Amino acid sequence: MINIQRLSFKWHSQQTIPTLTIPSLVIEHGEHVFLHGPSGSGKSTLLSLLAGINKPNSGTLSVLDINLAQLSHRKRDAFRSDHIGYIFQNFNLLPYLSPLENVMLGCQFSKPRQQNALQQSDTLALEAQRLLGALGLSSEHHHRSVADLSIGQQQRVAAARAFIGSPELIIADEPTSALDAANRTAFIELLFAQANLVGSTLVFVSHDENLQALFNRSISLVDIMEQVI
Ligand SMILES: Nc1ncnc2c1ncn2[C@@H]1O[C@H](COP(=O)(O)OP(=O)(O)OP(=O)(O)O)[C@@H](O)[C@H]1O
Repeated sequence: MINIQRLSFKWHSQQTIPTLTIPSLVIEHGEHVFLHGPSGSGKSTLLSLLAGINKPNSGTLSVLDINLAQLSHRKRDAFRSDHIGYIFQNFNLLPYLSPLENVMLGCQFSKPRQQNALQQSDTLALEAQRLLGALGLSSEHHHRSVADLSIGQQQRVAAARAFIGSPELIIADEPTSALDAANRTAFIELLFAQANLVGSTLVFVSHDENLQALFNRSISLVDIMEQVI
């Protein structure tokens, strides 16, 4: 699913030490990976490369056998829309849209994801409703303003938006940091159930090492990085 070889990334060309230097990292289809590391170690930077938002300066970074390092900006955007669901730390929901409309946005720019969604339900709205229900947001909240939802409820909307149209890779950047321990575990179990239903690979970043026992693989960013002196 993900294959990184000899990757190096700098935010600025003047940087002497790259932010990321990863000799090798392979993640298989369907794995649930817990990615951890100290603040500032580069976790969000790595996610931005996996999602094709940024591009490595050297090395290869393949997702689904496509080397994102060789694609143009526009092709990386299209690749992300078709194959990747991203749950942001602050959720990035559009406050003037309802939860249902926010979820449908997840497949608005991707024909393949719309087609996948329409294989599950008769319309995109019904599929958005189904996912919100599966992720624990009851129907009385589906048409309210997103701004009136609790953090935990917004998180469920963000997750449903990532899952609509069954993307092969789900990336989650600290999506549980605002929740208490019991709600964190319950939410992660819902994520796993949804990912398993369609065989999505899950890469989940968190500071909270108590969560790592829930995952089938744990990766320490510090351990996989090459030390550059
Ligand atoms: N947009 C950016 N422009 C320039 N430098 C950046 C940018 N984003 C991150 N960095 C730098 O890259 C390094 C890694 O940051 P990153 O946010 O990836 O770490 P992190 O492990 O996700 O941290 P945290 O756990 O605190 O979120 C930091 O030194 C940071 O200052």
